[in-house]
Amino acid sequence: MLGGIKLLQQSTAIFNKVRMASSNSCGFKAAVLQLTVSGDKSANVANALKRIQLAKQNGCTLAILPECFNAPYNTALFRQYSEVIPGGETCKALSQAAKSNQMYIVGGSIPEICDDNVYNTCTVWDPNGNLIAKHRKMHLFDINIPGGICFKESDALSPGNSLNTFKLGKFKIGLGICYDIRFSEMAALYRKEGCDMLIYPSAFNMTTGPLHWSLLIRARAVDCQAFVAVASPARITNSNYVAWGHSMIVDPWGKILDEATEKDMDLYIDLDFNARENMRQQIPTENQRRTDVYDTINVKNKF
Ligand SMILES: NC(=O)CC(=O)C(=O)O
Repeated sequence: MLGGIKLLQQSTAIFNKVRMASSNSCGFKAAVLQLTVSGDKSANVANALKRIQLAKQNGCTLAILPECFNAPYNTALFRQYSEVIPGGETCKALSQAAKSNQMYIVGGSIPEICDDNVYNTCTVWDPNGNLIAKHRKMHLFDINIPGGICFKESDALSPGNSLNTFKLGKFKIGLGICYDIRFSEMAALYRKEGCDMLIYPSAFNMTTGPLHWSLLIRARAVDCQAFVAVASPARITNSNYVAWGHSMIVDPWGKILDEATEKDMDLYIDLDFNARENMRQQIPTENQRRTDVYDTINVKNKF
């Protein structure tokens, strides 16, 4: 279960295929899909498949879906919508989409059932349709802001206990889900593991989104000197949980490369990983930590 890294190996042969499809050997083109999510699971999945295909037509190698893209973000409904991984209908559809479009897919998250526990889980698929990574939300979203929002994921969900990465060609990508982004320690561990990019399928809300969303994304990008991509559902104002939207990709300098509005829409962004190398050389904080005075990061459960 803690073998995240081991799960994630993929062959050079696969990358060669993808690299040919990409216009840029120093990176790849990523799609961030800000999808409308309804109570109709099959319709949600069908919509995701359509948008993945569109991303492929727009030259993307990687498609990133939002948190809880196949079900309402609602603690009372997680169990009802949950399915097994990888045998459930959503996983089968994502695997098939990855294969038929020859793409990597970070499958947002879905409610997963395993041994009667329900998790908020992200799956990652390679262009052969193989499951190459799985991340269960580690930090459950339990907050209470009077006059704002009260949400308690732990009423319905169990937390994951491992950090998880995967490789897209030579690039290493670390996974988190939404509330996980608030924990800089987790991102620091991904940095220590050499991640070039962090991806967080997410669904912030109308209380925390305005002040915290872009601040946290940019902070994680700058302190990890890595790209950070965050995919949200589109905002539906009459829904039980109103998502903030504003999916975005930020570069290692903290620059927002592209940002969605609150509406249903997709972003297609060319990522040039030379930007990361340049920053790391010019501001070499990685080698400047005063580990003689402090050591803030130690992983307890090996990846
Ligand atoms: N929904 C989440 O997991 C997190 C969130 O909305 C927040 O941190 O704010």
